Amino acid sequence: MANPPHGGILKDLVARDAPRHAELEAEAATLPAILLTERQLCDLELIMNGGFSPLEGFMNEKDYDGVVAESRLADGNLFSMPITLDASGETIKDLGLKAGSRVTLRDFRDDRNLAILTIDDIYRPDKTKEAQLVFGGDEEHPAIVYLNTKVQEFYIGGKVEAVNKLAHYDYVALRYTPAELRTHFDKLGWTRVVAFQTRNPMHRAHRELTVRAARARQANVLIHPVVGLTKPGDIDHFTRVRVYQALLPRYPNGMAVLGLLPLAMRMGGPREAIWHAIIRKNHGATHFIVGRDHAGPGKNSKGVEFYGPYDAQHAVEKYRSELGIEVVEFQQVTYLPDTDEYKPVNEVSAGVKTLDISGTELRRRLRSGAHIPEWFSYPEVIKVLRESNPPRNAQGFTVFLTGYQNSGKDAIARALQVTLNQQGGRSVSLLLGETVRHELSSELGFSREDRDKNIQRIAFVAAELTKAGAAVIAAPIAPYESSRKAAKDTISAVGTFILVHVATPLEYCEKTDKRGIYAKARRGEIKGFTGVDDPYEAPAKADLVVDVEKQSVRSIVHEIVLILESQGFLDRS
Ligand SMILES: Nc1ncnc2c1ncn2[C@@H]1O[C@H](COP(=O)(O)OS(=O)(=O)O)[C@@H](OP(=O)(O)O)[C@H]1O
Repeated sequence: MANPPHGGILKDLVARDAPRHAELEAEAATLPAILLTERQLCDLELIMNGGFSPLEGFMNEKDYDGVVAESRLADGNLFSMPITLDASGETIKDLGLKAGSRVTLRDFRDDRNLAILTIDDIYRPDKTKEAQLVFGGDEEHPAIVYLNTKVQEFYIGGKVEAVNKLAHYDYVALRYTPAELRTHFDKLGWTRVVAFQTRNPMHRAHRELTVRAARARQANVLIHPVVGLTKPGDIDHFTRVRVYQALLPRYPNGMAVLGLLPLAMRMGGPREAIWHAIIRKNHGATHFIVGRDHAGPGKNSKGVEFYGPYDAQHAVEKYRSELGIEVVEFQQVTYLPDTDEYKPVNEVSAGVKTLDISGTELRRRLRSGAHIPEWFSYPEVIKVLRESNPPRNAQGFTVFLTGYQNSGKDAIARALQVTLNQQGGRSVSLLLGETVRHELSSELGFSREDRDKNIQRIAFVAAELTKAGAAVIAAPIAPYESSRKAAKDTISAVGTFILVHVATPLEYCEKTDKRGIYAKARRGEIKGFTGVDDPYEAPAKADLVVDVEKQSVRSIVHEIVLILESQGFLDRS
């Protein structure tokens, strides 16, 4: 028998009775609807399938107040994280929502009706109090940033009746509801299960830690990674799940099971650890591993840790007797090269040499293609990570040239294209101002707004190509600093952005203009022409500044190539 759920009853809110389901489906179509955000969707999924038992909906004010103040629901049950449905005053007014009314909760991704919520109450939360008591109050904490920037001013409390399950298209077979996992454990004959929470790839240290925990408690292992929302900047769950799948055969046969948890983490350290333990209890686990800095967001911009390294362990310790799942506390596990073994740091004798590779160092080695030793991770795990993090010479980049019309940027762009084609190894895409205007922006003019839109489109296309590993050369005039900055942000999110200011003086551009465009602009036949009667803001900070009056196109291209080379983009594999 798996562990009893929190509060005694595993909630399962999906209407299985066919006539009742049909009724709810029909009613959902007639009610006002709230489109759920990504986080609300994750929360709803775990409310509906019992992962958040004893919750049966989003918290009303009484439950919320108790949870914020002392991690307790109104009925006295321990619950450490507020699970709330936020909405703006405008939405509430437009939809006519009030206590007693029913509202449909809809999936924004496919417009499917997921549940009907009967409103208990609509209340205005004290966000400062929530930030302070639940997350510790540091304004840089990601959950507090979310609370202050994304969460609307009202919370809607009430129970839900589930109409449809959320549709998933990835790793469907590995997504177990609490009931499914319990059945699975029963089938395997597992009675003692130690769950391991993670939002990171797993390496040898994690395998050692989980096996040690299983050995100590005579239990089996549930690898239970979060695939909902984790900390911004984390490795995407697609890669991580492939890593877990690669790692699984490294466990003794039959010892471990992999199940994915669609949780939206808050990175709430101590509060989150208690919540995680409750969720795992609901999934049938009897034991739960809480390690160093469990679910902590690391450090703030001043280098101060949001939580102490063992705060989460102390928090779960405090509720040990009523949690109903045994928390297995672990110190960091480290490698001892002299004996080729892993041990928790508190068991390592003084003077014994230890080795570790930090997450930052691992990312650096993945980026540069540097060696990652087998004591740290298994070759099959590293292979998965390398596939998702190709070395520089297989990554895409964008060279963005900006300057006056006829500044030479087009000639440089074309010559760079030819040079990169000669080098080979990637497809090269050329986005000349003229081509883009013709192919993507033919309806746009040259107002500031239209120019911004044009650059935004270039940035979108360049980012998509860069992400796919191409070399992109864009060469619009791009006269405004703000739109170049926006382009940089869009592209840098997925790859490298190199800004080249082609700073050929306007007089030279005009003097050498064989097409007579400047002359036309001077005569007033073209209005709002950059450099004539429209401004060009020189970039405050370019990676390279060049001038075709003083330099040949060939030497400029060589300078760009040297930048690319210095960053490893042109290395031969
Ligand atoms: N008012 C005005 N201002 C600037 N440029 C003008 C204008 N009207 C037309 N053109 C011709 O449009 C081409 C430049 O477009 P861009 O897309 O590079 O400009 S922007 O970045 O959106 O500001 C560029 O064309 P090519 O010289 O063929 O590249 C300009 O000659």
